[in-house]
Amino acid sequence: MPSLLSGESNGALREHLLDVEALSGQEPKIRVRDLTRVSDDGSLILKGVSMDIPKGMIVGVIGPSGSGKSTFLRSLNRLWEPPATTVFLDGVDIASIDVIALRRRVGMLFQLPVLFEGTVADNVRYGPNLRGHKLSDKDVYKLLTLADLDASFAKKTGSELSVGQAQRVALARTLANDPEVLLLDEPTSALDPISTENVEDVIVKLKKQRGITTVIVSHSIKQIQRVADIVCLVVDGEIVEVLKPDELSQATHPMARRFLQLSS
Ligand SMILES: Nc1ncnc2c1ncn2[C@@H]1O[C@H](COP(=O)(O)OP(=O)(O)OP(=O)(O)O)[C@@H](O)[C@H]1O
Repeated sequence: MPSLLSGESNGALREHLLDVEALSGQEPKIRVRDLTRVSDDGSLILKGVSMDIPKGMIVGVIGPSGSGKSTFLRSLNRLWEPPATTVFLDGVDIASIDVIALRRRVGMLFQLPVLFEGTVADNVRYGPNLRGHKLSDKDVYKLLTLADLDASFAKKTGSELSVGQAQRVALARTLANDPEVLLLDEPTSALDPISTENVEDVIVKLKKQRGITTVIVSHSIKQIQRVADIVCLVVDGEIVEVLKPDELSQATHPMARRFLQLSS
């Protein structure tokens, strides 16, 4: 049976491996194999990362600054183009999937939401419009509700929103594409605690109600413990441990342990 984490460089960590089929009873939604990224100056940003992301689960990614978390995340929807045969969605090499279609299936949110001109409703309709599908007002309200915003937001413009509200509009806009996977790159780091809680609630609700597979990069260990089913610890371009959120104190990698101790 496949394990969540594999690769020669992680051989010593196999005792920590969780099992995808035991966790989800299914093949992984995303499979990453030996993913390496070399920067322009020749340094290694990702060092042969291998990871299985189980379907319908929330995978937290934490680790020191500059360890490669965002690069890993961006490789999953080709914002950074991974080499062929390193990232697979439902078993299909993402290099062979049309990039627009891929990003519809694998939606992404960033630290700071960027809304397009026009109203909130215009933003939510954006993706479907590109495909010639006009969302009804009711559809828009449903998506806003899913993102924990009420219908009164539909007519507002970006300048009338707080960052937290704008982030939830960005989420509704992403959800309008009916994604199978959500990639969240520090989605609440610019938000206050209440907005953060709202977004976390939505992330968990999306998993429960829609079975969306989610990968979330965060600097907050507490956040990862609140939302994630499994946690990847990234150190210096490698996934050095994969643990359950309540097992983080059992991390054995020295840098990972130090990071966790200093961060908690
Ligand atoms: N386009 C690029 N060209 C060159 N180096 C890059 C590029 N993107 C990222 N890097 C480098 O790769 C390393 C990993 O960056 P990345 O943003 O993936 O780390 P991170 O763990 O997400 O960091 P942080 O927590 O600070 O956001 C860093 O040393 C960064 O400077």
